[in-house]
Amino acid sequence: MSGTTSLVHNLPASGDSNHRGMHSLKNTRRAADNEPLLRFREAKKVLGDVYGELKENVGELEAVYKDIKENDFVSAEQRAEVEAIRDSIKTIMDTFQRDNMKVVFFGRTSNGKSTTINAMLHEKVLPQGMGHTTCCFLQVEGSEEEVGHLQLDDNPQRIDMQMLGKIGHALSDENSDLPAMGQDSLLRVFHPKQTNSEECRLLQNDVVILDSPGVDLSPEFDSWIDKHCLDADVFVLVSNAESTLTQAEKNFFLRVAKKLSKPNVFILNNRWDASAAETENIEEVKKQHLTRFRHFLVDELDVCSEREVNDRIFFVSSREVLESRLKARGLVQKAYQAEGHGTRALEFQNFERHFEQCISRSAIHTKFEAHNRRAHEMIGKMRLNLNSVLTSAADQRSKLQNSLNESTRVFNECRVNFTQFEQAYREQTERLRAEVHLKVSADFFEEISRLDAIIDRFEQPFDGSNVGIAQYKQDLAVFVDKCLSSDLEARCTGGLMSRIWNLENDMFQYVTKILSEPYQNKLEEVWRYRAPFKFSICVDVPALVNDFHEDLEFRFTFGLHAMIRRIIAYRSGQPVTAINANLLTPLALKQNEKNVVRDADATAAAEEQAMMTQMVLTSAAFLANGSLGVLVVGGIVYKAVGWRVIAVGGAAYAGLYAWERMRWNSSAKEQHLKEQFRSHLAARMQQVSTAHTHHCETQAIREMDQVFDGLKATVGGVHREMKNDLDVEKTQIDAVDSTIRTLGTIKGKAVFLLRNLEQFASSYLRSDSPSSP
Ligand SMILES: Nc1nc2c(ncn2[C@@H]2O[C@H](COP(=O)(O)OP(=O)(O)OP(=O)(O)O)[C@@H](O)[C@H]2O)c(=O)[nH]1
Repeated sequence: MSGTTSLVHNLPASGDSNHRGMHSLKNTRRAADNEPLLRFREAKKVLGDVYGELKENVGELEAVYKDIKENDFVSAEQRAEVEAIRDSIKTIMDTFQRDNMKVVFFGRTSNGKSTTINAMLHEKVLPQGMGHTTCCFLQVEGSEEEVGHLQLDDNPQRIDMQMLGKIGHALSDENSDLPAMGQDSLLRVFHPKQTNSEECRLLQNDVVILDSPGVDLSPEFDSWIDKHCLDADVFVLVSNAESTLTQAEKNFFLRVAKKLSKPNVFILNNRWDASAAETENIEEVKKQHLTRFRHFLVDELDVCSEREVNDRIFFVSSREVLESRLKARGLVQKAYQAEGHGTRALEFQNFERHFEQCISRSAIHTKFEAHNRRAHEMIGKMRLNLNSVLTSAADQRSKLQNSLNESTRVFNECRVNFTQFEQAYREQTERLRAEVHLKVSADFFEEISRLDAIIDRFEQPFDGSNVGIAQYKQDLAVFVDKCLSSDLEARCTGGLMSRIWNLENDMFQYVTKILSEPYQNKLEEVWRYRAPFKFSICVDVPALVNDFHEDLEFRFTFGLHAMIRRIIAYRSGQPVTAINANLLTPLALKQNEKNVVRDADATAAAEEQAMMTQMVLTSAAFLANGSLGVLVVGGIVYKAVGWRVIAVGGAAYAGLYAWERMRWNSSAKEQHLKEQFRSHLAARMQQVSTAHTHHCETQAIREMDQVFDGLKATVGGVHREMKNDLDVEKTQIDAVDSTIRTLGTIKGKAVFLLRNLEQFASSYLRSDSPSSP
């Protein structure tokens, strides 16, 4: 016995994990098999741990469901079901703590019920004595505290243990002033468990003992049974061996048997010490009792079989056992013992052994079978719930994955398409550049050829003075510049605008196509407010004619000066009007001081002109001064062509001179000026035509680049958005994956719990489990 207490204490705390509980319980299994009461605690602990794990598991599931967004793949019903399971577990765990083994003692008054209980507790806990002593139901249960106390059933107020004699004792003089208690009322006696004392093991192992008033006193069995007996595991009928079963006692058990199916009933033939005085017929008396009790248990109550009944009827003397146990503890000096007390003591111990086996097995079955079944049901529900959520989560995941795949495909396609578009764009712009080059240069040269007509349109009175000519030239330059610029703008823009617009439109259409539906609007916004392209052309005629020097003096076409000018113009690639009138003085330097850049060119040009002039004049002087040479040349020519040809040539030369000189008036000067101006400008324009064309190409390319950059920026923004969307989708998939993993873990735990429940059932609930007799 001494090992029992230590084993009870060695049981793991109820908060330990189930596996540890199982493990440690395996260690105590052998001891527990011999200690039926310990087995109840062990079963309670194991099942309690399973419930604890189940509670944790359901809590985890609830937390997972809470983290999942509303209306996602967990329905409101599924959430509500998990909450309901959680509440059920809490309720069961609360009742679980109160689960115990309950034995109810019945019998006529003074048969020794209280004495038997005290004997089993090894202590005089309940009042006992001659006559009617127990006036209400007294329930003895273990208390963790060192000092015991009393409590009325419906009142949590603690009452001093000393009052037990007054409240529970029917004969007490002092309970007349206490609140009137009906016979079916309950007084709970919380007796210290005395965990260091092995005698108190009934209370230490959650056995609750209920003492009742004598059945002969009250006919209100139904209310007794309803109030106090429905959760009883074992009934002990304490009978008086000196008499036989009364009808009242029988009636009570018949009612119990009606209300509870197959109650466990023990019959104690108490006061068997009286048989010590009866030496004769004692065996017959015993036989008679046995026959009647057997008949009552097997036939009338039908609560046990013929085989079992021998372990249900005992002939004992509770008084002897109590007193011997009190003496053993040193609480009394002398114990009452009649002859044959040893046999009765053994019989009492035999009763206790069978009682303990019976109450433990019965309590485990009645209390824990239902809990086990309920846990099974709840795990089943939870698994169904979880499986359906897992299926929905898997569907959701596959939807998200498909969507991600599609989005990734669209994204990659968009990127590839845009790269291709960029290449195509580069090719197109090169083509456009060539087209612009062709068109603009053609237009420019055409415009040069139309310079005549433009200049002819300039109708301003011509003033032949120096100031008048300067003003005339300036106005003419401004006029021509205006006409040229607007003509060229109109020609170039008109010819290329539709081409550029079509190209831009194609670009827009293409990019619109490579973007998916929701992003197309963004492009629309960029495109909508785009102004149409227009070439901005500035010929800047005033600058081109800056070095224009009109030559309005009469100059014979075949005169030496004119010839030199033409030669210089030809040699230097300058318009003849850019050659200074005074060939030996580089005036251009002085006239154009503002324009520093042009000064450098002008200096070089003027110096070259001066050098060329010097060279030609030197040659002419050499010819003129060298009379010998002239004579030689004249002689050769005279010899070769004759004097008539020389005379005709001289006459023609003089005629031409006279004709030109006659036509030299103001109108001729204006025409001459315009012609010189045109010729100068045409030459200059040809020089700048490449720069001009290049400028227009740059404009067109810049326009295209602007459109392209706008599209690129928009598509870049769209790509960023798409990438963000992909990231969001990936995060969602990760979240669903994590939820699926967690749900999988919870499901695994649930399966593990089911296995524990099966193990529990096979260990404790099956008829062939070790505790079963
Ligand atoms: N000789 C003898 N006397 C006993 C035995 N058991 C109990 N008594 C005595 O019987 C008297 C009544 O015992 P209780 O234990 O109070 O009887 P009870 O059935 O509890 O009576 P109520 O409380 O009135 O219902 C006491 O004086 C006991 O000492 C026994 O086995 N032998």
